Amino acid sequence: MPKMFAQVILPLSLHDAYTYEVPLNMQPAIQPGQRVVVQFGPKKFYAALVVSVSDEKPEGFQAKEIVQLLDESPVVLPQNLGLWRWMASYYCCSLGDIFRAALPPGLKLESKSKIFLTGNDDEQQVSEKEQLIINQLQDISTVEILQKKLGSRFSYPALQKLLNNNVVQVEEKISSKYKPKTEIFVKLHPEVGTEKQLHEKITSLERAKKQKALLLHFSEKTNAFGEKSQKEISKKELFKGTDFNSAHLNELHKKKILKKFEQPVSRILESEQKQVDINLLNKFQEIALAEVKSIFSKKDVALIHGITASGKTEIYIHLIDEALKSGEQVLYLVPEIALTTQIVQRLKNVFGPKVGIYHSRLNNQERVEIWEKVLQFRQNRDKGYQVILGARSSLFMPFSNLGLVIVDEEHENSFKQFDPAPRYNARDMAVVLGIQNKAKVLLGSATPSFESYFNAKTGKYGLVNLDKRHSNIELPEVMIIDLKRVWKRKQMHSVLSHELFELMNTAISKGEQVILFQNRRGYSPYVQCFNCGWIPKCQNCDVSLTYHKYKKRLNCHYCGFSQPVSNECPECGSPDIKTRGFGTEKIEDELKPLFPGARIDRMDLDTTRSKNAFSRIVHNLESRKTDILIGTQMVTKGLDFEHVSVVGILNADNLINFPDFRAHERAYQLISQVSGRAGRKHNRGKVIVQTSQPEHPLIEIIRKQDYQEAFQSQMEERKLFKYPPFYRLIKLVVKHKNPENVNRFANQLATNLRHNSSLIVLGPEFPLVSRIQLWYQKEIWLKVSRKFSPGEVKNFIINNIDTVKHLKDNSSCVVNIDVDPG
Ligand SMILES: Nc1ncnc2c1ncn2[C@@H]1O[C@H](COP(=O)(O)OP(=O)(O)OP(=O)(O)O)[C@@H](O)[C@H]1O
Ligand SMILES: [Zn+2]
Repeated sequence: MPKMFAQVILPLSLHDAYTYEVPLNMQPAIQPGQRVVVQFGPKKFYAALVVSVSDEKPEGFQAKEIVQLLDESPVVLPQNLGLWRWMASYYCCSLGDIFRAALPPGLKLESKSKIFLTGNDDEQQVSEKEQLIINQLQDISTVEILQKKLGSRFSYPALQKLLNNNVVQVEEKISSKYKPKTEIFVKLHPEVGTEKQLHEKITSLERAKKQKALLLHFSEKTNAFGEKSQKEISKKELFKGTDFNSAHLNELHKKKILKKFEQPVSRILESEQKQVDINLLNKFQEIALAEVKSIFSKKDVALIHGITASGKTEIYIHLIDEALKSGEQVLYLVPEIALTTQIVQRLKNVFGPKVGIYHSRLNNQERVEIWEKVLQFRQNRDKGYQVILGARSSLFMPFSNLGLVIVDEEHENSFKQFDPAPRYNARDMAVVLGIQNKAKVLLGSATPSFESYFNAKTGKYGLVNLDKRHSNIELPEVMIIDLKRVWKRKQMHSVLSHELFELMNTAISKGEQVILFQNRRGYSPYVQCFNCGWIPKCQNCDVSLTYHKYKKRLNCHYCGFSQPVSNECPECGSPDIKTRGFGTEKIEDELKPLFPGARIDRMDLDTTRSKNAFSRIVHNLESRKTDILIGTQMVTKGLDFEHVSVVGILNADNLINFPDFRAHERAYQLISQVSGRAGRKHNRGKVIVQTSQPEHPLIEIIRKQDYQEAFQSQMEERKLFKYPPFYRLIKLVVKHKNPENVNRFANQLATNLRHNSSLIVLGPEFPLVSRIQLWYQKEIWLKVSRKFSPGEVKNFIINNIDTVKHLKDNSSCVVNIDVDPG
């Protein structure tokens, strides 16, 4: 047989593809899209992805052999790779960067991956090779160590099988801290598989009365061998209203009659879903839907500009329904996990088990499972997922027949990944994905991003307007409160102007709810010595530390550094150290005495770290267990609550004054969005915007809620100053631990880039925060004409960076490239 070679992508940032030789025994089975284990460097092993196979021998080097084939069939489809290539070119990164972002951690084994037993091994049939691995894994280990211990008896496919069956788990860096919320469940032990065996066990318990009673109670509750028997029951439910306790259950567990096990609670919600009919559209929604469809007959992309609570989601649901009926798959992207909890409910109500949900808070096992169910759709339309609702990484799901892509709240900044590479915007990539797959793309927002709106205005996308709320209620009334005036008259109640305070009181007394928005989490933005002015700063970054009262610590929001609060100033020794400014945590504290009896909740990064925290907070507001919700921008994103009547924006100043060309766009979007949470179903809502600059032109636009004016005024400025959408922005960040190196490198790079007269080069300059995690950084901004293709731009930039890297002492500088920075 002739030799065969495979081009593979490794999860590394270096180059795009590497060539390995395919051993004879793998030749019949190997296909693009499968993963293989390859050796890279003297000792390291990785799961790599095959992109192509050929008999062309690589020139100039001896290709190593592939070690093992991991998958029986492809886990990534050829049509999925088009997006990878496009992204690598547009965002100036390597295919390896995309590989790392695209696959769930459970499909990304490498030598250094930490693995451990989950404890779910007692019921599974395992092969001899799998058993060998289990025997070695009594402690956390790495793939590398396992391989060393087992030598040639080690098998990657066996390890993968154990991962798939959740006997073994890979530790993830990001989510390992957030242990998913689980509950204890009880089922019959697998050895009690028949009714007869159950009877025998019951008889065997003659002397243990309480255990016997518990077993009988269990059998009755779950209808153990009857019709519609329920296999498992939560311990909580089992014990409800009884006097059984854990000791009884533990005994039965030990005797292998009942089996206790833990599982995430969210999974169970799934089986409780009832399916309901799709809502009929109102006449405005009907017209909008017809317009979308008419656009889709001519164009690939449509933008719905529909005010808050106009019912955009209902229109999406109708489109999804049609796509499903014609056998197509649908991707529904949302910017925030908080949103998935509400929308998944609405989708599951109508589409039931066809809907899968995918985001980074799911554990490894769940993510791989969902990945496989999307793949499965290709073979078995009834079993696989046809709709995926998820955050940005669901772009990479292995769709085989994508027909529709929806990007909800398309203006949202969180569609952009900042770090690490690929620094992509999922909204823009959704458009590329759609076009590549001949699927239609629908973007929707009450406050479209100015880029998308520009594309719609200039005819690149179709535009649909929807300007009536479903309930026919007017948009909330927006009142501007001049903080300077209120301060002068001493009419503040903590952070609330008198007007806001009164509105809140009235609302709460009527059983209505209030949302307060503050864009700072923590207790106080900083603490300060009132004697000498000293402010504690992070030792790794040049930012002040944020005070978190609950933990009594000062935290860095950039690197996570944390230290206790000192009682006296290290500079002057004064004990007069006080907090300055307001974060969400402090506001919560200060509101408690102002609204005695009111139930106050908070939604920010700190209160939503655990997996189910979002749904709990959202659910409590939905079921009116919360009167006041305080939150950061998380509360602004498309949440739908029936009884919120008042929204307060505690301080609009820092939104408006943020030094960024997008500040006005963002401030407008944020304030309209959070205002849009009020008065959605019953009566017109009220919004209070507190600011010390009431005369600012943007404030007037916000008061009138005039999107067109906000858009127009910004377009003029952006055209004049060559900003997007007229020019493409690229940010280069040069980093090094030594500021001199950063300066030298950045100056050299900027000088070289300036040789190209068709580029506008700004900087280098230190950004607002010029040191993060001990690394100094300097930025160079490029304004690039749309005439240049992304490929040309990538080559030009990368060549220039390479040239400067080769100069003396420069090789250890790192340069991040951020195309269309957020
Ligand atoms: N045709 C309809 N039939 C029944 N209920 C509807 C209909 N249209 C909208 N609603 C209800 O009105 C509320 C607002 O709709 P939805 O959440 O879809 O608005 P939206 O346009 O997505 O708003 P936002 O931009 O603020 O997220 C929801 O509770 C929804 O169930
Ligand atoms: Zn820091």
